Amino acid sequence: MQIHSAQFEISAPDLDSCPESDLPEFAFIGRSNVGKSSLINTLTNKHNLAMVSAKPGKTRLINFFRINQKWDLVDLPGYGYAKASGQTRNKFNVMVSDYLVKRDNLSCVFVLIDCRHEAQKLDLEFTAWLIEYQIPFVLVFTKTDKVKPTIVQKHIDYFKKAMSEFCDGLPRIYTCSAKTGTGRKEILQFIDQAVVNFSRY
Ligand SMILES: Nc1nc2c(ncn2[C@@H]2O[C@H](COP(=O)(O)OP(=O)(O)OP(=O)(O)O)[C@@H](O)[C@H]2O)c(=O)[nH]1
Ligand SMILES: [Mg+2]
Repeated sequence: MQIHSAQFEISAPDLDSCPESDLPEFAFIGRSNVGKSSLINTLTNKHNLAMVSAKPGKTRLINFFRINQKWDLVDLPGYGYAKASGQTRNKFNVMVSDYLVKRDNLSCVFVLIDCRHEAQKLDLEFTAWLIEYQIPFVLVFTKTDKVKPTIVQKHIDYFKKAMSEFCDGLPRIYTCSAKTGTGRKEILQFIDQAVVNFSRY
């Protein structure tokens, strides 16, 4: 799929402030610093579209980006940001879970996982929560440029094994690197198909 246009639309502090829309939406979630904003920039080929930072906790709001005038990418704050106070963390959790559970035009959630680590409890718990709420999602293992392919595969296998204990069947799995562009084509292909399916209903 070609990206003809990608524009920042709006930042929302909660679900009620999200723009009304019946276009399909694709939201990016995962631990702080996993590379959500970077992946949005890679997919759109616009390197300053979403704000990226080496310090975790950069994205604080629900950020909407309109793509090709036809669908939206949504950049969410990360979970598991250790430095956030309990109150701030709770506010984020409510904001994000409200959005994920109640947003009618949410087509699919991309759950980003850092490929350098073995399956982590927080990521597994989050996927279990998505399954419980029947929210469609795929997994994306990020930062593949940082480790050898055999390590990436080992960590994907661990994650799949851990998920199979609470999940029948497994989600689609992608790998990506915002540095080399690996995975961009495959993820855009998936979105393209999801946009077609979305408009059929
Ligand atoms: N080498 C490498 N670095 C990456 C990749 N993706 C992201 N980074 C770096 O990781 C850091 C965090 O990236 P962000 O895209 O801001 O991460 P985020 O998940 O949006 O973080 P929060 O908004 O804080 O939750 C930045 O320093 C990026 O340059 C990747 O694929 N490869
Ligand atoms: Mg971010």
